[in-house]
Amino acid sequence: MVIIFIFGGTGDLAQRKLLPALFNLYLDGHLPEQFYIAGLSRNKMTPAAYRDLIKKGIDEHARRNEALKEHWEDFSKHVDYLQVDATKEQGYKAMVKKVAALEGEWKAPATIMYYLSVAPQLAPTIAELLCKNGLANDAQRHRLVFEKPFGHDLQSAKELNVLLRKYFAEEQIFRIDHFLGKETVQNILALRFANALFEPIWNHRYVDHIQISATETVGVLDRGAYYEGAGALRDMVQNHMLQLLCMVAMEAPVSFDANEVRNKKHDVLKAIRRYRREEVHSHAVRGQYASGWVEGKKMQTYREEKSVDPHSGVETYAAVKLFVDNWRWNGVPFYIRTGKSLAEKTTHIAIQFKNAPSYAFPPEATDTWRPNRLLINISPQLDIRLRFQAKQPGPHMALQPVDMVFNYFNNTSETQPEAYETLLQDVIEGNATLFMRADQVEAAWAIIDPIMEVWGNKPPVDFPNYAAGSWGPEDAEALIARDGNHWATLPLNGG
Ligand SMILES: NC(=O)C1=CN([C@@H]2O[C@H](COP(=O)(O)OP(=O)(O)OC[C@H]3O[C@@H](n4cnc5c(N)ncnc54)[C@H](OP(=O)(O)O)[C@@H]3O)[C@@H](O)[C@H]2O)C=CC1
Ligand SMILES: O=C1O[C@H](COP(=O)(O)O)[C@@H](O)[C@H](O)[C@H]1O
Repeated sequence: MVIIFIFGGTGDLAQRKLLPALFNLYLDGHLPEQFYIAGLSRNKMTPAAYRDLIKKGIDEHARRNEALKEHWEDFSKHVDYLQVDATKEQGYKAMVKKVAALEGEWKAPATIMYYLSVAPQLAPTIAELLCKNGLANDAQRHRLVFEKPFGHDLQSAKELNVLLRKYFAEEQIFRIDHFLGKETVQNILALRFANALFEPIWNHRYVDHIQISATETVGVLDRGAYYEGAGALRDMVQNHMLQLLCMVAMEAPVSFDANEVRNKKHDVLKAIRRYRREEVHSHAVRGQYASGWVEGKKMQTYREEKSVDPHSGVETYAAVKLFVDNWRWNGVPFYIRTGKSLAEKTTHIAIQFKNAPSYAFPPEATDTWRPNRLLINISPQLDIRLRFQAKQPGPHMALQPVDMVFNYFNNTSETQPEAYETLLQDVIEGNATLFMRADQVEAAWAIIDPIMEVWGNKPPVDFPNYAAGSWGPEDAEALIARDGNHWATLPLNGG
């Protein structure tokens, strides 16, 4: 039995992601027989009007909306709307009544999820009012789901953690990082820890460097107001990209217990080198997009986007070179980059191995630069490619790089569950493995804070510094080229 209250149930996230994910969980039989979903917001609206609103979102965004006609009617009977101003006590009284009525009908206590799909400033008030109204006191059943951003720096994240923990125990708080719900991201654990093959070479002795890229073709779209207070470092690096780094760099957990996995990731975050102010410039690059062409479409400059300051100094691109100062990764650079309005949408991790030590082949046999690479494509491509040298067919000993490919789509006929499906199901089941613990969030901010501080103190003079449709600012190429490396820019073609 589960009750799901979505604060901000009429908002963008609820319509595009949460309700479509819940609908797909329902189609897959992953919701319990007795479930109740209520969208909450200040708007006056009938439950029927709310169902119409979310049906539109499901039609447009659900992974398998073709089943809609057949199943919508039953699913929608479980969906309700409550007019609740999250800052006023009155609405919480209505929630208490609703819970009592449902539990009376079901004749048992239910698991209750409070999904905070509202502006983060409302979170402390909601937590307090839930607690005050007896809606937060059962650590086994009452769960609070927190969306990003979790704070805007280390200090604010610490304060938020202290505040939330006045009302909810840590095991009741599920801090979402939607990247961790992606199938291809979870598969990193399977790849690394269910195979003996990679472990012996997964370290500084064999790995030359690691690249983690999350490049997007879209600009900030209509999220300019949010983005002006965030920028690429806060929006992507502090959370998603550092979490990807943890998945690649962590030691083997002894079990998949939530805290065991999170302890291992926390160890990685603690080992990442914190830069001194004077080191930031040589390890981090920022950029902001100018106008240009992306996929045949003219893009405007960031400063012309809706709700963006025409003189904005906010970065829409960030590249950072990090080191994990521990035994395994000693001296191995981790290059991270992310940006908007770039040439291609791709999220991938490239593990670049060192060259074979003695090269018996004549130099003319190959001109391939560092052939051994494991490319983990996270999205939109869902595959893993192991690149190695092979002999070109023919009379001479000439080499060519070839890829051995595992492709999710070739191996399953089913579409992959959306990240939010996995994560919502985990919250219902009380499994926090894929959620960020308080100490992880704080450790991640501690890495990012010095960079933000230096960037905040010295506004960029050269913005905008990359054209929409390019691969980002020239300095980002220089960052990696200084070490004799280059970004893996053509993952789709295996380049
Ligand atoms: N949209 C996205 O893709 C993503 C969003 N997020 C995070 O999710 C959260 C929600 O984002 P998003 O859906 O885009 O925001 P929207 O602005 O689209 O929606 C906000 C929702 O909150 C409701 N709301 C505002 N004030 C109150 C209040 N006092 N009481 C009750 N409800 C209220 C609004 O309804 P009303 O005004 O009628 O009350 C609306 O339903 C934010 O924290 C955002 O950072 C995170 C990742 C991605
Ligand atoms: O959290 C965010 O992620 C998206 C990118 O996510 P993806 O799953 O589409 O790769 C990004 O566009 C957005 O700015 C950021 O807030």
